[in-house]
Order: sequence, then C-alpha cells, then structure tokens
Amino acid sequence: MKNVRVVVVGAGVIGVSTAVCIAEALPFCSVTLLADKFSPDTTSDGAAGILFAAKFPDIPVERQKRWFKDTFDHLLAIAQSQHSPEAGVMLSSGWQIFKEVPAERKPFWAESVIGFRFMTEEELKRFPDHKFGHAFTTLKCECSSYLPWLENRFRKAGGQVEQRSINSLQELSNSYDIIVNCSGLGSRTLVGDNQVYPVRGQVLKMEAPWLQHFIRDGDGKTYIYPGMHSVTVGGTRQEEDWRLDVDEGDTDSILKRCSRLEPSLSHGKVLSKWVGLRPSRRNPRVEKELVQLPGRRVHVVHNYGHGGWGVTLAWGTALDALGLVRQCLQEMPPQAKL
Ligand SMILES: Cc1cc2nc3c(=O)[nH]c(=O)nc-3n(C[C@H](O)[C@H](O)[C@H](O)COP(=O)(O)OP(=O)(O)OC[C@H]3O[C@@H](n4cnc5c(N)ncnc54)[C@H](O)[C@@H]3O)c2cc1C
Ligand SMILES: O=C([O-])CC(=O)C(=O)O
Repeated sequence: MKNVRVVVVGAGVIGVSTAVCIAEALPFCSVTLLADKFSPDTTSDGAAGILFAAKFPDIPVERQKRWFKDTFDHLLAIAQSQHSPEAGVMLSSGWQIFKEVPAERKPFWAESVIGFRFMTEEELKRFPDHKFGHAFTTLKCECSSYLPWLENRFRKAGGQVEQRSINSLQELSNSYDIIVNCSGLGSRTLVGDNQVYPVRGQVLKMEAPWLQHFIRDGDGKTYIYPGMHSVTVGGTRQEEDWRLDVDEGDTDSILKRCSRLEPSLSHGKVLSKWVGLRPSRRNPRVEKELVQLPGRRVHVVHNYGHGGWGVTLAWGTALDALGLVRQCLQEMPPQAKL
C-alpha cells in the first residue's frame, strides 16, 4: 500500500526527472506530477539540450561536478542504448572557441565529458576571430523527445499525472505530505522568490544535414548544435526580458553570427523559430524547508533556478532532491510513513 503522498510541481526537465527518481526509488510513495504545461509546451522542450555548464558562484564545485557527472552518465547510457532515437539523446562532438583565453582554461566538467583537450593551432585556423578552444564529445538531449519518453517511464513506475495551474502551495497542503517544487520561473509567484528571473533565449531550427559538429562561442551567445533531425542555432541571452514572441532582429543577428562561424550555414533552410525564458538565479535552489501553511506544516523540497543549464544538471539535481525527500520521510512521524 502506498501511504506517503508526494506531489512534484512542474513538468519541465527538472520536474519530470525528479518525479522519475522519486517514483522509482520509493515505491511506497504515491507520486503525482502536477503542472499547467507539459511537453511539448515547456521551456525545456525548446532547449538546445547540449550538456555544458558554467559555474554557479556559491555552490561547492564538487557538488556541481556531481550534478554534471550524474546527468552525463545517466544520459550516456541512454545514448548508447536502443532507446537513443526515441528518447532523443545522442553523442555530439565539436568545439567551444574563445576570442580571448578564458581565466579558467579547463572547465570544471572537463573530466566528465569524453576526450576533452585544447584545440591545436591547426584546428583554430578555421576560426580566425578566435585564439583558444576546447575539443570534446558531449551529449545532446532533445527534450521534445526525452520528456515524453521520461513521462512514460514515470507512469510505468506507478506515477500519476495531473494538468492544472496552482496559485499557491497551500492548495496542495491537504492532499499531499511532501511537495516538491520544480516550477522553474513559476517559483517567482508560487513561492514568492524574486531571485529567480528570466533570461530570454531565441533559437532557430535549420535544415543543414551536412553539419556534424557543434560549434559554440565561449561567450554563450552564438552556437550551432547539429541534432537528430535538424540543427539548432542560436542564440540570445537577454536578462529580465519577458518577451515570448520571435524577434526578427534577433533572427537576423543569429543567422549572421552563426554564418560567420560556419559559412556553409548560409545554404541551410530555416525550419522554425523559438523563444524561451531561462529560469535564472544566482544559484539553483536545491534545498528543503518545513513550511507552515494554515492548519498544517508541510515538507517542501525545492529544485529550481537552473538558468541555461537545466538539461545538463537535471538528473544530478533530481538525485539530490530525492535525497532531500528521504530526509523529509525520516523527519515525519512513524504513522505517516507506514
Ligand atoms: C534558447 C534556450 C536554449 C537552451 N539550451 C540549453 C542547453 O543547450 N542545455 C541546457 O542544459 N539547458 C538549456 N537551456 C536551459 C533549459 O531550457 C532550462 O534550464 C530548463 O528548461 C529548466 O527546466 P525547468 O523544468 O526548471 O523549467 P520549465 O521547463 O520551464 O518547466 C517548469 C514547469 O513548471 C510548471 N509550472 C510553473 N508554475 C506553475 C504553477 N503555478 N502551477 C502549475 N505548474 C507550474 C510549468 O507548467 C512547467 O511544467 C536553454 C534555454 C533556452 C531558453
Ligand atoms: O549556452 C548554450 O550553449 C546553450 C544553452 O545552454 C543556452 O542557450 O541556454
């Protein structure tokens, strides 16, 4: 019998990953995945989905390394299995190039990706504006395939799904024992966290099947990511910009910047244009608290604010959230657990 009721709020890559981790590891919990938007309508669905990260300032680097490595290893196993095409997860090799040598020449995740090395002078000749670069193989996880695949895995583990919008956690306090908040940018209103803010990103999907390698400018604004069915090119990083409509000025700028990196792109065809708002925060919030709601104290586990790195860190932070749910269970009175 399932007698601890857990609700995970949010069905982007963070919520679905977290819900799967809890449902598979804690079979005595009944787990509900609740969100107003599911795939294909979440921010996660439009992400390029490349595994890559910048360092958050106040989280121990060992913890960030673990988040990256846990996600990488989980997705690598999928990429190397028969599930790869359906789950939308593939290996991706290429270059990250820099106009100036960065202060940290080797990123913290260098040991987690495959075959990381500095580019040779010969390789850099292709990129005359750049003087330093990384060559390596990482993963690309296309959430418009991965999320439905993962939701299916959640249902197989006994999870339930509910589509609705909530205005406050209080609405859930009578029906659930533990609330797991994976609402991304929604946490601004849902838990009143003004530290989470939008960083607008626009990308294009292009048909250019001859491109096999990713190219990313280290400034994070210009990138070309070949995928399973098309090439994702971008991008923009516009802080506190809430516009969800496509900006044709951005489209022109993306095409111009990307064609400078890869001139053959001018022969590609634009298939679609997309805008998303990254749920950014100085550091992601992965922690628990006991919240006093009218008539009841409820355990809340937060897992949101991953900015431009939600796909990269999803499985790692979901495992941390699972650990926090286990701690909540230990703190609950015995009759509530069994
Ligand atoms: C252009 C672009 C490119 C990107 N590329 C990459 C990349 O290459 N690699 C990478 O790692 N990351 C990338 N990202 C970042 C990535 O998309 C995000 O970090 C990630 O999607 C965050 O996931 P999430 O689950 O927290 O949020 P979301 O996907 O936004 O999901 C939030 C969920 O919460 C639900 N919700 C919110 N409020 C409520 C409420 N009140 N009631 C009910 N439900 C609610 C929503 O409906 C939704 O289901 C990119 C982002 C953009 C915009
Ligand atoms: O920066 C990148 O290479 C892709 C990404 O994560 C984003 O646009 O948020």
